Amino acid sequence: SHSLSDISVLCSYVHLQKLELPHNKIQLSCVSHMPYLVVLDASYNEISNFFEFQPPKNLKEVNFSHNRMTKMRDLSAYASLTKLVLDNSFSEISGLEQCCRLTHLSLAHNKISRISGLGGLPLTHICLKIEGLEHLKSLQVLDLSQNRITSLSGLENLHLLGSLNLEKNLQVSEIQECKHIHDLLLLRDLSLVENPVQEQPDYKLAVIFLLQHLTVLDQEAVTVEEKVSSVNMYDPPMDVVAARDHITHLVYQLMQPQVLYETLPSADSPYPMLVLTGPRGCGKRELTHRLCQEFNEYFAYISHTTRGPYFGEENGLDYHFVSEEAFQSMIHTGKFIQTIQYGGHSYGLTRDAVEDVAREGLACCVHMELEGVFSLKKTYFEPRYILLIPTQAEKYIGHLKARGLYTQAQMDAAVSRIELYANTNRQRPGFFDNVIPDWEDAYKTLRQAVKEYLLLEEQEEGENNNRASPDNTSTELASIRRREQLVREAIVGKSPGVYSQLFKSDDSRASSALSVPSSAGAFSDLAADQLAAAVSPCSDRRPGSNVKPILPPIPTGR
Ligand SMILES: Nc1ncnc2c1ncn2[C@@H]1O[C@H](COP(=O)(O)OP(=O)(O)OP(=O)(O)O)[C@@H](O)[C@H]1O
Repeated sequence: SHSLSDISVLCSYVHLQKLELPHNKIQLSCVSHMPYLVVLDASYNEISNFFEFQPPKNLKEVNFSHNRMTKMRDLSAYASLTKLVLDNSFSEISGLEQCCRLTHLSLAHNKISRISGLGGLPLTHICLKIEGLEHLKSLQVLDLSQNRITSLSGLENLHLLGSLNLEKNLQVSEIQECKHIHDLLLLRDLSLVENPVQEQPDYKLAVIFLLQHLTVLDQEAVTVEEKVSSVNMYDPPMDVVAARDHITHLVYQLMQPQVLYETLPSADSPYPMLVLTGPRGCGKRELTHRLCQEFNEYFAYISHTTRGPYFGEENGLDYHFVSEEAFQSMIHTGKFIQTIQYGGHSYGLTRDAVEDVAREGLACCVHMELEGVFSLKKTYFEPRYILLIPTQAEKYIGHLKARGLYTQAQMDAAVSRIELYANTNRQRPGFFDNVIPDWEDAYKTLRQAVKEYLLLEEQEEGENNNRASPDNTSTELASIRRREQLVREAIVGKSPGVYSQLFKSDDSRASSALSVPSSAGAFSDLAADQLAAAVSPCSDRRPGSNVKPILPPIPTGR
């Protein structure tokens, strides 16, 4: 950096192997006298003639960046080159065909419109414009900074690419461009600094989400928190969706004047519910209604929706059909326990609707999508969850078509969610209390499971019930009878405290989700003394009697 212009004195240094003269104003004719030169750095000079010296036999690395070169020439005589930095004003790249050892080529800051003759080179690092790169399959580092790149198309097949520099292109403006490099699984380092795309809302999280293997973005390490936030923003897991739904309704509810519900129990005295879940159109709606009709002394159903009624559906019977505005206003006034958006409509279960059913001395029976189940599991309700899952895709699709209610997209969406349900069942033992595959005979199986829940089998079969086996001693039989009687009283006796025992979760439930219906014994597992306490006149289990606040008390001084 001494603004040298005459270096002819070096002509006598014939054994020089390394010449570094950046930031001067030199010409390079003296290099012709250096046959052993290996490294030449002549960057930031004002050289306009390109490789106009006798080729040193072993010249490997040449840096000509930031000179005044505009035109390439044939470099066959420089076949030993391995690294060549040509960040200049070239518009066309050619003449490198014979540089068969060239692995690093930098062509940033150029105005290149055409590249030819690179196909046969062993390049692993390159910096240039995108066109013509498709065949450079061994590229690992690509520096395309300060060009005029508008699209990343053309990079799709560079599967070994680990680093991509697109700084200061001023043209890349769409996050969607990242889809062209989405499949480059080795890409770890991407720089889009000073591109308009950085102005897009949530740019960083969006890019991190699209390119989840990135470790460095715009020269900054991608943190674990950013990775988690990006997934939570663009593809939140069910747990996160449910937690958000739950928080929303809890906060809105807490903002309202608090209502002491007459019958709904509290956090330590959960209210019984039966929830049928499964992908859309698996028949859970019809099954729910059939159950509520047959077991009308036990169950009632009610949910809200913003979708219009199907043919034959009645307001207040099939759903409470409400407008989107009314639904939103109900959310904001803390009415809901849980809600979901599904197929462009909103669905939700309100506290008042459950309270209405509870006041009748009945248990709620609802059907819902998996998101609803996750959300409900965050509340203090403790339903029995029954999963209805189609096992044969063709049959299921045929069934959806036969309904005539759904568009192709809706059917595809429903089919694609079968796996979601199956996975949840596989990966979370005990998440569902029963699993009923397919809908043929589903009602029979469901009815059987519900009867077992309600102990109706015993009522019908009298002495022959399977729990009171001939082997039981008279004391055991008396105990079983007493417990069963207590449960029956609890169900029909409008005694909400007892609801806490009915359907109460216990460890035995965990195993049943793994197999097709097997909930026999759910009631028999209840401890007699628990039940006795629940219905005993002197045990004060009425709602509100020992209600604990949902949130812990705020310590003094805060
Ligand atoms: N409160 C709720 N929370 C979560 N999901 C719900 C709720 N109410 C209804 N759903 C579910 O929303 C989906 C769409 O309901 P809709 O009544 O439009 O369904 P459908 O097309 O008749 O299908 P299905 O026969 O499975 O109910 C169904 O899977 C239904 O179970």
